Amino acid sequence: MPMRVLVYKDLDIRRVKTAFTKVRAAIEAGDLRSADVKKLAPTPYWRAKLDYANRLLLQFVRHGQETVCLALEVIENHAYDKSRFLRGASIDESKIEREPVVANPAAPDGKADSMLQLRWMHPSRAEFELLDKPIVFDDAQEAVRRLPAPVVVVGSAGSGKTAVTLAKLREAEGHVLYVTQSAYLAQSARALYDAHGYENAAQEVEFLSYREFVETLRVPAGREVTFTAFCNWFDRHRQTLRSQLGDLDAHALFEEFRGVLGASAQGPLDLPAYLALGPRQSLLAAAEREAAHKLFARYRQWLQESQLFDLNLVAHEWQRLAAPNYDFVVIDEVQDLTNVQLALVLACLKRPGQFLLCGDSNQIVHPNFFSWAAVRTLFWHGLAGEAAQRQALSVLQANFRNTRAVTDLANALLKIKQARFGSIDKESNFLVESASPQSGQVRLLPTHTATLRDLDAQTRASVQHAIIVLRDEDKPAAREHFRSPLVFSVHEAKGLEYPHVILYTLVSGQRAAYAEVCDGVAQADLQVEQLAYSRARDKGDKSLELYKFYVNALYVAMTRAVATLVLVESDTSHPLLALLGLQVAETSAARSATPVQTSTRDEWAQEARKLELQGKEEQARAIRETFLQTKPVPWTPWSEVAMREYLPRALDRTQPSNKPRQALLDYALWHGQQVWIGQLAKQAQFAPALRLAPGGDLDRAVAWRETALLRQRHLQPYAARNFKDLLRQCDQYGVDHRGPTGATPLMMAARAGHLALVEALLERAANPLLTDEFGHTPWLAALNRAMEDAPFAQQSIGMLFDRIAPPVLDVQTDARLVRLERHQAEYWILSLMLAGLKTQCTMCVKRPYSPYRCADGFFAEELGTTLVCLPEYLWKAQRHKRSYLNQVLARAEINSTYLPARRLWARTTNGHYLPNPQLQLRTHADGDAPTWRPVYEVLNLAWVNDGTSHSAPDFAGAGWSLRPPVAAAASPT
Ligand SMILES: Nc1ncnc2c1ncn2[C@@H]1O[C@H](COP(=O)(O)OP(=O)(O)OP(=O)(O)O)[C@@H](O)[C@H]1O
Repeated sequence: MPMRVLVYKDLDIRRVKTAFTKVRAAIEAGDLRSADVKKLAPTPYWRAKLDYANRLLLQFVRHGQETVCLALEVIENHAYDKSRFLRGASIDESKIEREPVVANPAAPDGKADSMLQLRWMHPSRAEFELLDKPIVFDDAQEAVRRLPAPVVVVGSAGSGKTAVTLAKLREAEGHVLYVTQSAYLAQSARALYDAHGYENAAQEVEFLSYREFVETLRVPAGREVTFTAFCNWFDRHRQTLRSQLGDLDAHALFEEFRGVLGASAQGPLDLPAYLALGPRQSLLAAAEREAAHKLFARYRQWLQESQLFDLNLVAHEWQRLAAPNYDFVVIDEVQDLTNVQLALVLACLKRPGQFLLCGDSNQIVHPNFFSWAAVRTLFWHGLAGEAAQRQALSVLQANFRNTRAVTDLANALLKIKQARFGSIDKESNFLVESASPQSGQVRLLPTHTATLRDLDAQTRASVQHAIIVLRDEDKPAAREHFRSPLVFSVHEAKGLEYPHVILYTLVSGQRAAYAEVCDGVAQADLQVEQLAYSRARDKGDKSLELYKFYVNALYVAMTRAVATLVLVESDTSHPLLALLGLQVAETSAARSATPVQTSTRDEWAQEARKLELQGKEEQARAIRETFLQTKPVPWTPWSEVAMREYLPRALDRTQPSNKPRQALLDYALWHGQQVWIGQLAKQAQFAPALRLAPGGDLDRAVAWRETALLRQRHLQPYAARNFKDLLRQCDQYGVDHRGPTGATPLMMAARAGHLALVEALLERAANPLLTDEFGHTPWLAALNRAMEDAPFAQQSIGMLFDRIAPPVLDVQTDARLVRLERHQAEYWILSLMLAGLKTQCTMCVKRPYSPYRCADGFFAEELGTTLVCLPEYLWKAQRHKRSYLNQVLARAEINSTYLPARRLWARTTNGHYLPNPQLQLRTHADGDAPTWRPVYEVLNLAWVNDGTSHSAPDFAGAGWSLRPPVAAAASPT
C-alpha cells in the first residue's frame, strides 16, 4: 500500500541524497522490501538500507487509519552507537541483516493500535518538527516559524504556541533565552526542547522562570511575597481599606499594586502620574487613587520590614544590572508579565528586536492591565524604524487540544464578551478553530441530589476528572458533594488540563456578576463567524475591567476540559447559560453519561507529583491523604542524629549492649567513614571493629572487603531481578520511604544501577530530587559509586542519566544564579565534586587514588578517570585529554578572569580543587519551596570530616583541605 513519508526537519541527507530519494520513493510506493526495511528490536525504530554502509532510521506512526513513515536520521557507516535516537541501544547489525523484511509495519504483531498517533496532519506538508512527539505545523504555525525576529504570536490555549516557539528557538544562534512566569512551564518547555536527545551546537540555551531570570542578575534578599502573605497584610488593614477603597478585594488590590502602580518600565508611579492615568488603566476611580497610593507606600515599607521582595519592584531596581547577554529571547505567556518585567528581559538583548513574544490575553484571570498595545509601545522604543515596521502580530487560531464541543462553547463565550464589552484590543479579537478529530461533549446539569451523587461516583476515584469552582472560598461547598481531591479554583486550574471537567455552580454562584456579563446581549449578536473589531460604546465604562475576571475565569475554566465538560448549576435558567446554548440534560442517561472510572494507585501518585511540581500543594496533599495513605517504617533508618545518640553508648566500654556499636560500625562502612571504626576498636574494643582496625589503625585491605560485603548485602534487594516485594513495601510505607540505610528506594536502585527498578519507582512517582543527609540525590548516589567503580560508570551512568539526572544544576555564587547545563563540562565536574566529597578521603573503599592525595581536593586525573567511562553522547572523546579538564577547572575557579565568571570551586594547592565555600545550592526539601543553602551545609562537611579525616595525617598539614573550609582563604575577592 502506498504510504506517506514525512521527513524530519533536521534530517541531513546531503551525503546520501540519491539513495535517500530512491528509498523514499520505494516506501511511498509501499515497497518496503526494496528499501530493505527492518525492525531494530527492541527499540521502537526501524531502518532502511541506503547503500552498503549507510542506513536511514525510521519510525512508523498512525494518523487515523493510515500508517505514516517518519524519516528521522541518517546513520552513517553502520554507527548505530552514534545515533541520536537510539541513545546507545546495542544493535547487532549482523542479526538485523538476517531478519526478514516486513511488508506492513502495522501488521506483523497486530499492534497498530499501540503505534504513536499523529493528532493532526497537513494535507500536503511533508516535513515534521519533533518535540516530545512529531508535529506537522499548520500554515499559520509554519508562517510564524519563517518570520524574522521580532515576532509576536497571539494564540489561545492549545493553539500550539509553545510548539512553534520552541521550533523557532531551536533555529536561533548564540546565547538564547526562554523565559516565562511559571517555573513548571519553563521546565516542561525545556523537556520538550531536549526531547529525543535534541542538541544544537550553534546555541547555548537557557530555560528560566522569570524569578530565575532575575536571579541570574542578582538573587534578591529575603523571600518573594506570596499572595497569601499579601492577604494577611491586607486583612490587617481591612478597616482602613474598607473606609477608603470600598469592598475592593485582595486580588484586585494586589493587581493594582503589581499591574498598575509598580508596572511601568520607568519605575513605580508617583502620585501625579497615577492620578493622570486614563479610566481603563486603573481599577480605581480618581478619588480612590490617592488612598491607594498611600497604601502602596505602606506596602513597600512592609516588604522591607518583613524581608520580602516583590519581583515587580525588583525588576525596576535590577535595570542597572541588565547587560547585553542574549542573542535571542523568547517570552512565553507574556500576558503574565508586567511592562517593567518585560523591559528588564529585553534590556538583556545584544541587539534590540531579537525576540519572540507569545501569549493569550483571554487567559488573564485576575484583574490585569496587560494589553498588546502596551507591549508594542514598550518595544517600539527599542527598535529601529525598519524592525518596528515589521512588527506585525501573528495569530494562531487553531486549537489542537480541546474537542469541538468544548471549543464551540468557548467561542460562544468570546462572542458574548465581544458583544457586551467590545474588543479588548485588535490582537485578541478572534475565535478559535478546533483541529480535533473528536466531537466531545458539553452538558448542563442541575444541582439535584441524585445528579450530584452520580457525578461524585463517576469522578471520585479518577485522575481524569477535575472539579473547578470560581474562587478558593467556593471549594468547601463543592467538597460537600465531591470527594475527589481534584477540586480547584479557576486561579489554580490555569495551565492545567483534564480529559473531563465539571464546573460547579460557577455561574449560579455569582448570578448578578454573570448577568452583567451578558447584559444586553441577544442571540442575534452571536450569529457571527468572525469577531469584528469594535471598541466599547462608552470609553469611560469600566465594566470590562470589573467583569473581566468573571468572563475570563469562565473561559479558562471551560478550556481546561480536553474532551468533555459538565456545568452543574443551581440556576439552570440563568440568561448566560441560555446564551451559551446550554440546556439541561434531563434524562438519567445523560446524567450518568460518563462511566465510573477508577485510577490506579500509580496514576494517583503521578498526579500528586505533577501537581506538586506545579505548586498545587493542597490537591497533592489531598491525593496523598485519600489514595496514597502510608504507614511509618517499623525500623530506625540510619542517620547522623541516630549515630550521635549512639556514639557515647557505643564507645563506652562499660555499656553492655553491642547494638549501637554494630549500627555505628555498619553506618561507618556504608558511608566510608573510617574514624568511627578506629574509635570502636580503640575505645570500645568492639571485636568486629578490631578485626578491621587492630590497635585502632585501619587495615585497609580488610576494610575494603568488609565494606564491599556490607554494601552488597544492603543493595542486594535493589539489584534483584524480582522486585515485587520492594514495590509492595513502597505501597505500605510510601514510594520515598527511608530504608534501613536512610536512603530512599530510588537512591538505592540508582546506586545498584537497576534500570528496571528505577523506572518502576519513577512510574510510581518517586521523587528524584530528595537527598540523603550528605546532600546526595539518587543521581549523586549513582555518581558516587561511579567514582569508585569504573565498570559501573561505563554500564550504568548513561542510562541512569536519561532517567534521573537533573537537566540543570543551579548554584549561586556572588549573589547570582549560575545555571549549569548538562552539556557543559562544569555540570559534570561540579556533580562529581558533590557526589564525591563524602568519600574523597575514605579509606574503607578501594579507589583509584590514595586518600592522602585526594585530601587537598579533586584533580583532573581523578575526575577524568570517571568521565572517560561515560558514553560518547555525554562526554565527547575530545574531552578525554587531561589538559581539557585542567582548563575547565582553571576557568571556573574563584579567581579566574574567564567570562562568564562562574566561580564554582577554589584551588587548594596546585591542581587541586574543592567547591567554593561561598557557593549555595538550590535544595528541594520535602514539600517545601526550593531554598538556597551553603554547599558545605548541604554536603554535611562537618560530619564528613568527623567521620573521615582524623586518621589521615596529611589533612591537617594541607593549608586548605577537607578540614572545615576556611572562608577567608577562599574568598572570591
Ligand atoms: N500542528 C500540530 N499538530 C498536532 N498537534 C499539535 C500541533 N501544534 C501543537 N500541537 C499539540 O497541541 C498541544 C498544545 O500545544 P502547545 O502546548 O504548543 O499550545 P499552547 O498554545 O502553548 O497552549 P497553552 O497556552 O495552553 O500552553 C500540544 O500537545 C502540542 O504537541
